[in-house]
Amino acid sequence: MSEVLDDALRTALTAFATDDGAALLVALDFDGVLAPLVDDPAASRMTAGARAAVDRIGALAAAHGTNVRLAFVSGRDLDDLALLAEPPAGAYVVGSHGAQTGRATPDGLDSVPLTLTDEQATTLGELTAALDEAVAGRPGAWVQRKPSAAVLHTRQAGPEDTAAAVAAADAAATRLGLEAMHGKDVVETAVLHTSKGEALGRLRRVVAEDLAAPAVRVLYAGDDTTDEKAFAVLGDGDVTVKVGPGETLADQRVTDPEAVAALLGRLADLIEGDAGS
Ligand SMILES: O=P(O)(O)OC[C@H]1O[C@H](O[C@H]2O[C@H](CO)[C@@H](O)[C@H](O)[C@H]2O)[C@H](O)[C@@H](O)[C@@H]1O
Repeated sequence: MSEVLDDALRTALTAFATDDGAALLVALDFDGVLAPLVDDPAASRMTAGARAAVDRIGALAAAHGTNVRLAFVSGRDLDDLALLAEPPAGAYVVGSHGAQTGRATPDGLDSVPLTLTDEQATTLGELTAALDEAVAGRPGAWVQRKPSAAVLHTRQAGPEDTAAAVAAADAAATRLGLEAMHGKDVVETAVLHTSKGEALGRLRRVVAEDLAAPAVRVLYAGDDTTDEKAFAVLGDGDVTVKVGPGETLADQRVTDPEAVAALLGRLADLIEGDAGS
């Protein structure tokens, strides 16, 4: 499978895996990266290749004395993400673009409760009502409810209904003083300020403390516009991977979840000391 990785990416992975005392944080988006995009978010599943590769990195992270950590960083609700991603014990799990955090244990997810202020809860109610109104009578458009956000989905809607619903979602966000994030056939608006970039910054600090490491290098793979905020905070020594087409701040690119699986497999080989191609 290694031919799906270009020379620049293979070189970047070799440098990333260099055993120099730094900790390695492998942080992965879910939808479009480990799991192909599908019409029904509840039906989303990792590819078999991605599952095997994630479990391999998870096993490396769980091994005694390892300097590796695994994280899932997604826009999904935390419980939804944990249900679908089935994170190996020890993996960090970040949902709602950073608003929700947890860590997988052998007994399930150990998570930090998310609470909204009364004002935020009221705003979320108004936002959700506006989106419900926006999709009424527009076949294929629907509203996903999350603990701190509401999401307009338009993957199955026609172009005119999509345009009208998106315009209404943008107008609602503006009226409520919120930021509408435009992703792949979604407009997501949260009542808490957060981003995957902030989440990765926090994770880097947590991993440094956890492993008492002098430095933490981060590999992050993402496919959507919200992942650009993660790419933006990464720098020297880190590896940024855009999955699929489109403009990006990432330094590397792969085509799809199968290529992500190949990437993770190659990384596991390098960490295990088997650098043969
Ligand atoms: O950060 P991610 O893990 O990429 O999550 C971003 C959004 O993912 C989900 O929507 C996307 O995947 C769906 C299932 O494949 C697809 O139907 C939708 O069009 C995609 O945008 C999820 O439903 C959203 O809540 C996440 O924010």
